[in-house]
Amino acid sequence: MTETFGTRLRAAMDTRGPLCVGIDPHASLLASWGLNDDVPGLERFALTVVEALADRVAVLKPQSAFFERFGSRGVAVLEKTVQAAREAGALVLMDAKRGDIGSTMAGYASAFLDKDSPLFSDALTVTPYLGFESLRPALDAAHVSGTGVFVVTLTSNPEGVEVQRAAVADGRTVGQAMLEHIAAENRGAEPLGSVGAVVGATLTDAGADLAVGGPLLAPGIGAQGATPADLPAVFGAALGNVVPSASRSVLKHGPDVAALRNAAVQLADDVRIVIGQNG
Ligand SMILES: O=C(O)c1cc(=O)[nH]c(=O)n1[C@@H]1O[C@H](COP(=O)(O)O)[C@@H](O)[C@H]1O
Repeated sequence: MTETFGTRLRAAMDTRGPLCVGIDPHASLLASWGLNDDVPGLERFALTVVEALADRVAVLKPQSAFFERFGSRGVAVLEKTVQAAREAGALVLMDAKRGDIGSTMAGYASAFLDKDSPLFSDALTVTPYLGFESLRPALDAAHVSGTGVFVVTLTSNPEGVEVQRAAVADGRTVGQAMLEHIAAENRGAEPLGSVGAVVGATLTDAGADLAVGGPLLAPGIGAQGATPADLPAVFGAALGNVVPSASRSVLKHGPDVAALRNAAVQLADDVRIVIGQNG
């Protein structure tokens, strides 16, 4: 039987520490690395991050937008990046934040979660705001291929509250309702479910029940102002399932491979200490 994403992620978190580093090739970062804002610059950037980090961090999260902006040649670099990162031992979380009506969602699911796709990744970020059930084709595809789905739930940006903290008919917040759907998907999965929630590390108080039985991706560390020390207050008893995520604050240390490694190792150590003290 195919090992589940949750099982693979739990093992990676336990052996490597639970850090995710985003591969976000912003034009400003390419410039600060001394690279041109073009396809060769993109490729050099992404493959350098893979070389530096794929054998030591649990998760690498390429941000699809920064590859798509170069068109088909950028997407070809994304394919190469995903494959190189997986071969080097990282779990790849494709950050494409897909969400559509079910029949189209099936297309996204086959693009990212079907073993035969050139963009096959270990997991995909999805948005549930066309209704949680619209995600069913992705949830089903993940189940078949042993991959994961991270449902964007309580985001790190301040504007997110407008939608995510609004109340549904029975008085729960939209975010809480999504978390309960996620928990239902993960019921009975050990040691960790394969359906994650994205919950920003920048929220001072999640204001919701985070016991979803799956991983909690926590972006917002570094450039958006959160630190590992903020995690216990946001995640409480769910801290052991948190995968903190940082992009710019690590990437700015490139292009030097050793400096990138040091930055990621330092952050992973800080996370491990906080989780060890509070987990
Ligand atoms: O799904 C995400 O990864 C995500 C969700 C969220 O709530 N906030 C958030 O910042 N992200 C992503 O996490 C990365 C944050 O990058 P830095 O702010 O540079 O660390 C970006 O790729 C965002 O798209």
